[in-house]
Amino acid sequence: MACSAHVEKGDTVAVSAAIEQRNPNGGWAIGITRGTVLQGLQTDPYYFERNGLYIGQGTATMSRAGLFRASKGIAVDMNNRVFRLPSFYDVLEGEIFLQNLPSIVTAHALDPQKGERILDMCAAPGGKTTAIAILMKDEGELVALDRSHNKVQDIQKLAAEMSLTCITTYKLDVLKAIRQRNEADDINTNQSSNSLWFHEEKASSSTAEGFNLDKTCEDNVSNAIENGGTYVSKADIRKAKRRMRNGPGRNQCVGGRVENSKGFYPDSFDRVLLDAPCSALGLRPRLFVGEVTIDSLKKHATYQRRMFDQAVKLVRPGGVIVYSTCTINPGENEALVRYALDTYKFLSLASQNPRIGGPGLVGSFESPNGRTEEWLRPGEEEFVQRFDPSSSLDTIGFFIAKFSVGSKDV
Ligand SMILES: C[S@@+](CC[C@H](N)C(=O)[O-])C[C@H]1O[C@@H](n2cnc3c(N)ncnc32)[C@H](O)[C@@H]1O
Repeated sequence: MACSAHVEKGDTVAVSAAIEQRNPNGGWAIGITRGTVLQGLQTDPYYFERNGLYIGQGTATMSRAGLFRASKGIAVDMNNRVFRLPSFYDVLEGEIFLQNLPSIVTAHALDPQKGERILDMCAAPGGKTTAIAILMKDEGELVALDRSHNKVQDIQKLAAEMSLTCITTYKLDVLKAIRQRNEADDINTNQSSNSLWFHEEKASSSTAEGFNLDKTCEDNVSNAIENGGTYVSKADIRKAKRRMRNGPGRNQCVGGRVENSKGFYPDSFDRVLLDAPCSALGLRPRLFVGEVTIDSLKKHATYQRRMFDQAVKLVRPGGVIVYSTCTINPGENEALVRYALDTYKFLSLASQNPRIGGPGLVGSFESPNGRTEEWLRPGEEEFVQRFDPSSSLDTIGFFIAKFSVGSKDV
């Protein structure tokens, strides 16, 4: 962020977006300093592109000094925008949530169905979680995880704002997401998927204060089954438990309490979304960019593979995994798909609907240290969606792959 000297509250100011651009040494730099967009020389091929960074005029609502002191707030009330997009700030709160096109495509590619049990492994702030919940018609269970306590609260707030009740949030490091079955569990679960669910919930709500809702609910359900074998769906049980925990009409999210989870049993989700933390090289505009090195990119790729391994364990045979990133780095995208298909023979690429992005990259890449990174093989590229930020679609850079899960006995 930068601001010209002597700007005072009430001044009319010109606003420009700072976008990474090439510096004279051929590297990339943030093209703004002290309120001035760096235009460079007119002979520079990027000169006119930089002209377009002006986004409009507004009235400063704070002085320059105040602007750099404030940790949040509105600095400029825009009154003359180059882009005539209406502001959605505070408009129809809970009804509209703006998202990037590829994020919405990701939720659709997962193809969530009513009544299913779905896992969103890296869910905060909850953009895709809420899109998935809406596609499920808020029926079923959507487990949303993040390792950050505060970020889990962000998911809760968003879900509450949108009155979505099928979302259950937990703080969990997904690298530790597999819950080991112990003997007591085996006696109780009786191989039924309903029972399976009870025991995970029991684990995750063990921090809840007050009465033992798990016991009460479990009793109710087993009574219902014993007394005439009435079928009680998993969704009904979950709703009942949530109601007991929070009182009628209150979403778990409203209370803002973040529960830890002890993890989940293998094969216990119908669908899993892994919207992985990544190098975010597709994000534009990007004001502050940390250092990106070959090493840091490799670290992302390794981390993503470890997370993907967990996703494979948690999804049931016959289920679906969707993997997505907001980076254009093939090492985190096509190379992960190669790893997945080569490591888990029971996975296959599935077609996605809608299909808006372009094909993936086929081939391989030889790094300077002689290591070969394998990407897609011919025929696989049309199954994935690669969003190129420089294409006419004008989206952020993004990647989506969808896997069908076959029998794990193979
Ligand atoms: C790309 S963001 C997710 C965006 C989110 N899916 C959405 O659409 O709003 C990645 C998230 O992964 C979380 N994360 C990173 N490592 C994690 C881990 N080991 N376990 C759980 N969450 C993790 C980060 O805190 C971050 O919120």
